[in-house]
Amino acid sequence: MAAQTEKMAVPTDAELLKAQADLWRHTLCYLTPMALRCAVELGIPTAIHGLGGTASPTDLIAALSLPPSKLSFLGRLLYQLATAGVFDTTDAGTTYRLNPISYLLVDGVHIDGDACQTAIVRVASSRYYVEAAFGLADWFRKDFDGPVPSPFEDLHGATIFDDSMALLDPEMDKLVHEAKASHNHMGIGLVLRQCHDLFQGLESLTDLCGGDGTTARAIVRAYPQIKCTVLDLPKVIDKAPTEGVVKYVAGDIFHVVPPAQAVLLKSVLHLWSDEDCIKILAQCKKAIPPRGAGGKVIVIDIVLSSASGLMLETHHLVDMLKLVMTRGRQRDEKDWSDIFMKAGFSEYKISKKVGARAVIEVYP
Ligand SMILES: C[S@@+](CC[C@H](N)C(=O)[O-])C[C@H]1O[C@@H](n2cnc3c(N)ncnc32)[C@H](O)[C@@H]1O
Repeated sequence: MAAQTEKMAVPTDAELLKAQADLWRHTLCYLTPMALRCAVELGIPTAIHGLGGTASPTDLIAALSLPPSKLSFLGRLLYQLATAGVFDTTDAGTTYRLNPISYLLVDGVHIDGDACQTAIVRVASSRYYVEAAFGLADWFRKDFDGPVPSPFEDLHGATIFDDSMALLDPEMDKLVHEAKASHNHMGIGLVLRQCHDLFQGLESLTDLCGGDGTTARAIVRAYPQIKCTVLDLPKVIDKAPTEGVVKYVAGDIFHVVPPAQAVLLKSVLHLWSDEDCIKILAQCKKAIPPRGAGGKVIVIDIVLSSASGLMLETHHLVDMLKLVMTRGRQRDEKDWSDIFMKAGFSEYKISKKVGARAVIEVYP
């Protein structure tokens, strides 16, 4: 039976006024990342840190050698960022203080190593990313023969992390890898502190798409008995440190998964389509022993719908980023369950939520 269509009643004046203000906010909120990018490019968080953690716009004009004529403009930029939660402010904009968000934007900030996240801000607000999102409507209208490229791939003819990215713009490719490394770095220390049982008793582990080995080295520092192998693309492994603690293997996840008791897929599967994830997971299953011998795959990724409020908004913004940039996606629990079962696994458990991400243990 056809659903009954209910005509929406004309909004009340109060609703219209609120809707208009909400629409302004939704339309203009792209200016927040632009203001954030400006703050990073000017080095504002680092300057506030250098000034003892609190600074006035006048202090910053002097510290950053900006023209004094920009004082009131800088005050407005800082106030907007404080309103968005990036800085704390006192006395209605007289001074600005670093908070946990802006602390992560201080050059050289050290939390278990270099924790600075400015590369992520620069990449996500870069012209390449913004232009790809700008053409979304054109992309939706376009029909493609065969696999659908992401809006980024369609517009720029390059795939993120692929060699084509370096051909498009070597500086941008370098920045993407820096952003990935800072993302990688921030994740594992927290996982190690929050999930005590996850790596307990493991003898060997393969970190698939493990980049330059930051995660693997942190795991071995915490659990020296684990023999860790990192697999990534040759161009990434070629630049990995040769410290002798971790074994590095260059290869393609679709063809090789170095055998180990457990395989880690941290922030990897969201880059790939369901079909590709099933292929990758099936390769992982071949590389691990049965569950009785401790075999498992550890997936660290977002589980959609597992959050509310601002975290839910974050989850869906990250999903939009995946839509614009990659052929991958974020998944809800049912999506995860489907790909695990199709790849031949028998059971999984969501062991812990660590910030925006969840730790999922998947058993053969
Ligand atoms: C989003 S990063 C994830 C890195 C890391 N696991 C982390 O937690 O941040 C994706 C990684 O996958 C690697 N990669 C992409 N395609 C690959 C492939 N076909 N085979 C192996 N590694 C690949 C990239 O070089 C990059 O290091």
